[in-house]
Amino acid sequence: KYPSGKERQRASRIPSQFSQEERVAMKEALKGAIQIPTVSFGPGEFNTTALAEFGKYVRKAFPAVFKTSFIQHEVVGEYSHLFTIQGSDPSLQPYMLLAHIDVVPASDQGWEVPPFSGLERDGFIHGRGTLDNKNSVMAILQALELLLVRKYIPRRSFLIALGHDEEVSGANGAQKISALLQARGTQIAFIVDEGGFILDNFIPNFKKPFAMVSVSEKGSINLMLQVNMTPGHSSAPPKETSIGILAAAVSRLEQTPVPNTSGNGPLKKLLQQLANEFSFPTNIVLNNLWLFWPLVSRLMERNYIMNALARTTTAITMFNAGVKENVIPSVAQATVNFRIHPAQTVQEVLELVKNIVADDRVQFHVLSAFEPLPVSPSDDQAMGYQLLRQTLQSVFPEINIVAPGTCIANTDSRHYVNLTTGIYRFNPIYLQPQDFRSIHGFNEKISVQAYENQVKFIFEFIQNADTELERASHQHEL
Ligand SMILES: CC/C=C\C/C=C\C/C=C\C/C=C\C/C=C\C/C=C\CCC(=O)O
Ligand SMILES: N[C@@H](Cc1ccccc1)C(=O)O
Ligand SMILES: [Zn+2]
Ligand SMILES: [Zn+2]
Repeated sequence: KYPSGKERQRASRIPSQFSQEERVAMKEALKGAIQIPTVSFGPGEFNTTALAEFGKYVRKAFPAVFKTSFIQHEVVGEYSHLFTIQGSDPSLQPYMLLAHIDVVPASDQGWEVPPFSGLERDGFIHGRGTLDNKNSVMAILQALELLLVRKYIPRRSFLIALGHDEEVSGANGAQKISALLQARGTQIAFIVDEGGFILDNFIPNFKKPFAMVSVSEKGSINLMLQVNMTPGHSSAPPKETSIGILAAAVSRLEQTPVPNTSGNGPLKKLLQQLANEFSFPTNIVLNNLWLFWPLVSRLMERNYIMNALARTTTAITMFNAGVKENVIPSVAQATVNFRIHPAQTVQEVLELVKNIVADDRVQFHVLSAFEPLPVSPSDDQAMGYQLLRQTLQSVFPEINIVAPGTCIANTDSRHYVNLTTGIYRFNPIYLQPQDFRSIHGFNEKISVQAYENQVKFIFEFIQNADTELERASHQHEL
């Protein structure tokens, strides 16, 4: 008898077991990637030598990916990479995996090991990009390479898009790839990008790690504040100077946070989902947020990460004024970066900010802005979300909470909103608060085990995406 879809699938399933040589090769490949300093310094300022070298490096590290006939490789915007893996069943809508090649700068100062050394120490690979985001770049290609070596033929087509300028907005990488795909009329079932983790020890009194799949992402405003006054001799200063006025304005902004809007965002849902995991009395409190929300949100604000999830944040990031010790400067400028909570809009935040500053002498210039990203579905029918859940179950059986959340930073995925309604930001990596601080900070590192698990996760994920039909029809039978 001809095997049913399910039996056929089981027979062709490739176990995610890697040989000793493969395991060594995969960690060495990551180390080599870390050693290439693909730094984005500022808008339009990249280490192009390193980016070019990185392109050569992946060709060497993943030969099967580059020579397989059903994989098309394209370089976009000079240094970004788009792979199209043609599945055997063209009736299935493709999905897309994202990661970025570039990293933020790092100097040796403050690091235990040089940030571009890729040194392995005590079971950890150290360096800039080990969590953000060369781990994902390499793990995606590595998982695909290992599947190809095992003669795996995907059924569902998928794309891999690796941007080279995510850290400076993605205008040359992700944005161009997205434009290319839109011009081709490509429809994407869902996208998986960075921006969520298995969170471990982030919530006080909550020891159980849980997977936070970010279904939205905060918006952003870069606002330049400027004060112009008449310049003059410092020997006879006026009562107020451009610097003084501007300093007072940014100080008011810092002292007066934009109101907490978390009552209307995914955070409340997340806490409700976690409620029964807490012991008394927190469980009672979280099960009755209609009553306790004011208390809970006040408590959350004390923690700077929770605060970032709860509201639009205000960060003063640049302050420039003055040219000489004895000259009263005419111009003072400051830049403030707001990260907008999904329940607010750019316009609302700008109104609030003008009211907080409340000084007509301060001019506002919006340098750049975008709205918070739409919330992707996380219900039973949401294929991308359910595939992540399913894969988590098999690779991390100890994790029994998967919850939708918000990414407090921004990712390349926001350039693809026209291609799909399902954008999921999640990397299958345990993250503790100190690891979170290492992202863009000092001593970024990943354990060899965690990296292997990430490869394993993607290896399983690709196969799960191919058996999604069986899973879905099986569900309907129940
Ligand atoms: C009730 C909620 C409980 C806990 C949530 C706590 C903390 C969440 C913290 C961090 C996770 C959120 C977003 C990840 C942020 C940054 C890293 C990911 C992408 C960064 C993008 C980039 O800079 O390249
Ligand atoms: N991903 C980085 C850089 C970035 C900022 C703003 C928009 C796009 C990208 C961040 O969130 O800080
Ligand atoms: Zn990143
Ligand atoms: Zn980053």
